[in-house]
Amino acid sequence: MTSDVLFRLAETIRARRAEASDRSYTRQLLDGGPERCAKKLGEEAVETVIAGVHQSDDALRAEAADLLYHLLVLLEVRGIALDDVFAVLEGRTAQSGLAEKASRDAKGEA
Ligand SMILES: N=c1c2ncn([C@@H]3O[C@H](COP(=O)(O)OP(=O)(O)OP(=O)(O)O)[C@@H](O)[C@H]3O)c2ncn1[C@@H]1O[C@H](COP(=O)(O)O)[C@@H](O)[C@H]1O
Repeated sequence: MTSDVLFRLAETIRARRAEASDRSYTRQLLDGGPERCAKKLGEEAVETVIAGVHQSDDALRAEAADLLYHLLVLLEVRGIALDDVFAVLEGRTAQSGLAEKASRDAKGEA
């Protein structure tokens, strides 16, 4: 169910490209380009961090949902398929988090 919801939401977000901007918040975000979408994602990330430390479980769930929505909007505006992100995650499952970190450090990645 979990990734199914994400894929359906990603499809809805893509379909909103054809929607009138006065009827769709998603379309308004997409019209703002990567900068606007990334700014909203950053705001939602901060709100999620605050909820994670200081707020209730329900608040954290709600902020996490906002964060996922805004991540999907940013991926859409950049033309990156959710499938490709899952493929990156899937590729990491063969190694431990520490091994994955070591390979990034060796490549000089963040
Ligand atoms: N899942 C979401 C979703 N999660 C969060 N949000 C919106 O993200 C915003 C969260 O940002 P804030 O808390 O800063 O709220 P805000 O002050 O209203 O936002 P801004 O005016 O600053 O942009 C809110 O406006 C939420 O309504 C979402 N908006 C839409 N969706 C999904 O996207 C679909 C398409 O939405 P529309 O494009 O509006 O039809 C909907 O059916 C939903 O399924």
